[in-house]
Formats: sequence, C-alpha cells, structure tokens
Amino acid sequence: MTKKRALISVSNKEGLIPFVQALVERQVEIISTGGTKKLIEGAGLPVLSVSDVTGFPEILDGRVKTLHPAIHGGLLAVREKAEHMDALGEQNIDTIDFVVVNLYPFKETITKPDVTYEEAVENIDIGGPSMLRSAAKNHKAVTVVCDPLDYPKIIESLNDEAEVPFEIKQQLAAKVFRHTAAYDALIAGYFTKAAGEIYPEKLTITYEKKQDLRYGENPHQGAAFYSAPIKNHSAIAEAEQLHGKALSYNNIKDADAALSIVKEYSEPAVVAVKHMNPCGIGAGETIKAAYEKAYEADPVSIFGGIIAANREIDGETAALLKQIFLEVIIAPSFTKEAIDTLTQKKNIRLLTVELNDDKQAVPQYTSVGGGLLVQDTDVKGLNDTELRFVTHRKPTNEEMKDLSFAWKAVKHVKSNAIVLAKGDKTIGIGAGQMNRVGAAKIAIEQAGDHAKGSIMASDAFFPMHDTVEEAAKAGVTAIIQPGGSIRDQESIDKANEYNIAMVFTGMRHFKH
Ligand SMILES: NC(=O)c1ncn([C@@H]2O[C@H](COP(=O)(O)O)[C@@H](O)[C@H]2O)c1NC=O
Repeated sequence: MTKKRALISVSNKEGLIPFVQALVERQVEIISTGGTKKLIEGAGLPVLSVSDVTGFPEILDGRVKTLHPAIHGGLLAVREKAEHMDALGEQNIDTIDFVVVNLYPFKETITKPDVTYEEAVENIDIGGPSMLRSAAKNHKAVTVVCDPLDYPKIIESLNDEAEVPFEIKQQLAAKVFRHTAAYDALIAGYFTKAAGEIYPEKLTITYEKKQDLRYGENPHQGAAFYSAPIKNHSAIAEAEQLHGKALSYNNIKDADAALSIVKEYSEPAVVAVKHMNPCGIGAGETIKAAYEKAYEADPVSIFGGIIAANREIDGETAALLKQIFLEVIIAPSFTKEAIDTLTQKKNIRLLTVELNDDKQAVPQYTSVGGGLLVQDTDVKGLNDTELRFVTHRKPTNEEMKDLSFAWKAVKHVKSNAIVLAKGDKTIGIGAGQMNRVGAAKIAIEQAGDHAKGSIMASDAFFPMHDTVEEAAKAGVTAIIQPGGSIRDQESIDKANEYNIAMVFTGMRHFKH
C-alpha cells in the first residue's frame, strides 16, 4: 500500500498541530508551505516542503507556491482510471490524499479601518482555493479540510490506515465549495463596489448562519437566521441578547421593524411594534416619558409587542415595562437596575444594539417566487426645502412638529397607511388597507375623542378629497401627504373649506 500524503497550507494555524500529529501517527507524509512548514517543524513533526515535491521554489512573494501540476495532478487523478495513474507515473507525480487549507484572511483585511487597495488585492488567495477545489472535485479520493473546527471530527473518523468514510469526505467537499463561493462573493463585492457598480448582472451575496430557529413564521415552517459577513453594528443581526428565551423568526422581523422606526427619531423615543407595524410611538424629554406616550398610544395592542428605545432603559422605565407582557425590548443599553427589574421576568428577551444615524441606502433584498427584488433602503426623510404649503392656512409650529413626527412614523406603516398624532405621540394608526379612506377611518376610530385637534400623515397622495372629508369630520387640523394626484386641487379645496393646513412633501413612502 502506498504511503498517504497530506498537503497542509493554512493561514489560520489554530488547532493544527494535534491534527497533523494524528495524521503522522497514521504514517501520513506531510507536505507544507513556508509558514505552515515552520510551525510543524517547530512541533517536532516530520514535514517536506512543497518545493521538494514540485522541484520549483515559491516565487513572486508567495503568489505562486502550490500552483503546479505535481500538486494538482496528485489531487485530481482519478485513482480507478489506469490512464490517469499512468500519466502520474510518467511524470513522477504521487497522489495526495489530504488537503488542509484555509485561506488568506480577505474579510478581516478589508474590514480593517485603514486598509489599502493593494493590501486587499494581496489578500486574495489564489493557490489555496485552487487546491481546495481540486481536492473537493476529487473528494472520492481526497479528504479536504477548510475549517479548523472540523479537525476533531476528522481525527475521530480516521481509521488506522488514515482513511475517512465517504459520507464525511462528501460533506467536507460540499463545505469547501460553499466556502470558496462565499470567499469569492466577498471579493466580487469588494471590486464591484470599488468599480462603482450597484446592480451588477450577477448577484453574488453571501451570508453566514447566526442561529437555527425553532421554526419560521408558523411552527410547521423550518427556519434559520443568517447575518452579513461584513458587520453593520446598528442592525438586528448584530444585536446582543442579554436575557430571555431564544428569539423566534417573528421576533426578529418585528424587532428589525421596531429598530428601523426608532432610528428615525433623534429625541428620546420608544416604538411598540406588532406584526411589523408600529402600534404606538412616543417621543419625550426622557425615555420614560417617551415610553409612557408609546403605551398610551394604544394600551391594548402593545400587549405582547416588541419595544425599541433609542436611549438607555433606566430603572424607572423598566418598572413600567415590567407591568405588561412584552416579547422583546431592544435598546442601546440597560442600566443595572433596569436589568435587575426586567430579568425577574423569565421569558422577556432583552437585546442591546448600537444605534447610529447612518443614512446610507444599503441594498434591501426581498424574495419573490423564483427571484429576488433588490432596492435601496428608504433612508430619505423630510426635506424642508421641498415642502409645499398648499392651503390658505399654514401649519402652526406645534402642528408642524407633529406633522414631522407623524411623517417619520407613517413611512414605516404598511400601505395604505394613515397616522394620526398629537403631542409627540401617535394616537391612531391605519395600516395595510386596500383603500386610503379605509386606513383613515381605522386611524380615526382608534383615536376616538383624541382625534380632535390632531394632525394626519398619509404615506401616499390622496386620489380624491374623501380622506380630507373624513379628517375634517374627526377634527383633524393639519395634514401631511406627498401630493401629486391629478385631483390634488379637490383635496386642497376641501382642506381650505375646513381651515385645515395641508403640506405636500413631494415624496411618498409606500411600504408593501
Ligand atoms: N500561491 C500559492 O500557490 C498558494 N498556495 C497556498 N497559498 C496560501 O498560503 C497560505 C499559507 O502560507 P504559509 O504556509 O506560508 O503561512 C494559505 O492560506 C494558502 O491558502 C497560496 N497563496 C496564495 O495564493
């Protein structure tokens, strides 16, 4: 029986020596590249250099070390094919049975704050992926390892002849192709961005599993949570869970929605979300005052809701939050007192997340049957210079403050969306209706007596004057909406008739 051989060339050298030791104990010959060889020699284990096998030195600052037929022939030859084995014999090439390679740290390099283009380019591994792919293609014969976390599992599966069961070799090969695909996706993303391309002809995004979920939207649906490899710390995928049961699929979606809404506000604000829509938003001088308003906005719907706050949760606020059943509370931080109070509830999930006011429109992905829709995230807010005051009466300062507050809210309500607000607090939210008047009626009904003297925000223009009519009947004094309907004038006339101040934003916020 010919001696087995392993080619080992790793950037991440963690856990390597016990693995090499296990191979050496089974009479496997070790071949290695520069830094890896030094480490193995240092551990007192026998090792040949790749140059001894190729008869060729490492050249071009290590750009060419293992890219040689003596390596790739030894990996790719189909052992059962006489012609392949004869060809190896003629060229004096021996087979290679193990490839242990992990790649230059491209991701870690490009996420360094001061990385240069040249540094990024030099950290694109070429020889490593080539060996991984050759070995993975020929996985019937070759065991290929790209992740140090797999060393113990492989050691366990080795018999005395250093053979690994086919099922494991197949799993390792599949992992290699995922690994090299993800590696290339990052490189492609880096260059695509550098070249200023936004929607390229091929989308090669990659995500890493963060956690398995018990189930999806419903218990009969499987699910998992994946996060972007390049971190955006102000994101639900980067939130740290301090307490409570594991997050569910629906918790994650709702917490994401709550986080996006609360980030709209620069003053202390609290958002309560149910089923992706806000049910209460409040802003105030303190986070406690903001929470009180978010609660008062809809004391019924908040039950079982997801809360996001844009300031630290203190003890006083925690005492209030503890009084009702909440699924998740997400905030930049919690005081010790708040944690002591809230952790008395076993199931409540407490999450912390960094908050930044990053207004960069990153791509947003939505899957549809057989495809993926990609768009820029809606990061636009009110632009004072684009506002048009279209009615005889202009909004008072107080009304304008509420209009601005409600505009931030309505942007995050499923269309058709109408929000009524007063005094930094939502008082009625009509979400996801098939017609605009329907959404207005729901918001007005929810506001009840509070509708009198409130303001209204609409995510899209009024196709007819009927919504203004409903608003007037309820006692609404000011309206903010995009404008742009061919029948805008009818709505303006109606608003003038009732002395309502109406503002056009020139921008809509559909949310489907
Ligand atoms: N150029 C080559 O032929 C080549 N062969 C292996 N590598 C990489 O070199 C690294 C290990 O280098 P060293 O053993 O010198 O520390 C590994 O990440 C491996 O993937 C190469 N480097 C980059 O392409």
